[in-house]
Amino acid sequence: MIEFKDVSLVYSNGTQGLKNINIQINPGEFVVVVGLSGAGKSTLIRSINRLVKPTGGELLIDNENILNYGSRNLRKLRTKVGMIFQNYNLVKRSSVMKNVISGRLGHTGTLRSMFNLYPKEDQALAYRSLQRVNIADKLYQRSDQLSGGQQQRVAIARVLTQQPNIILADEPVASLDPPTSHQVMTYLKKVNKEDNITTIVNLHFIDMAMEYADRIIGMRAGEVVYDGPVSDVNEATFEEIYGRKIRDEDRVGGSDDE
Ligand SMILES: Nc1ncnc2c1ncn2[C@@H]1O[C@H](COP(=O)(O)OP(=O)(O)OP(=O)(O)O)[C@@H](O)[C@H]1O
Repeated sequence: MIEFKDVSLVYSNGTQGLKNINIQINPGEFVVVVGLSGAGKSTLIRSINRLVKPTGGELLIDNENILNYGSRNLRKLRTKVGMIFQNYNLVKRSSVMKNVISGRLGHTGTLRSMFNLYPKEDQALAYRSLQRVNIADKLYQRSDQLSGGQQQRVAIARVLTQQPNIILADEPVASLDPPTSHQVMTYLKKVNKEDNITTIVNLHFIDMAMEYADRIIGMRAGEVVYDGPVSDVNEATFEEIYGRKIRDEDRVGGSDDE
């Protein structure tokens, strides 16, 4: 379980990224965080793996306050929390397999991984992860030779290989076209349900949020201004969260056939 207890974050330039956040995220939930640019979505999810450090309150993961963590505990935390980024964050010149097996880095240690001395079972796990996102045929390809959607699937496979309890996805489809966006979200949802991995995704498209979330958290100016099951959410909810009328650009568009 993830618990934010009165969490605030003030950046060094004085910007308040988070203001008195009080939320609880249960194991296995698929939460979508929505809000306009600058609302604090990235800051919220990056707190959970301490890519940014809140300046007030307590952030508990499985009853431990991660704000007290030193470097050894942080390393352990980051093996449990996988991250997906908008720009995929793959090592471009490396093969798909090398990228995916690097998900074991936190478990294997840097020295062994430098010499590609991953145990056989890690290699098998990496291959299975690629199969799960339907891209095992690209195993030996250089990752920068893949399309954006394929690269994001490789990033999902890398996270799966890490065997995390939590996946954080920071605008995972912001660089993708509508059909590919739906495909990537479908894989994220699938692994969330199959492996019961708590998944927290930042999105700014309202149709995607409605289609894939179990629960929606709305943010504005560093505060949580909405929190509820997706079944309670409609366009008016988003207008409340955004503080303005919904526009065409707030939607990614329908899931076309591929
Ligand atoms: N490193 C930083 N230093 C100072 N201010 C920051 C930093 N990172 C973010 N901010 C500010 O904190 C606020 C929240 O930013 P954040 O990136 O969390 O929002 P967001 O909702 O994820 O927006 P976007 O969708 O544009 O990424 C914004 O006002 C932003 O300018």
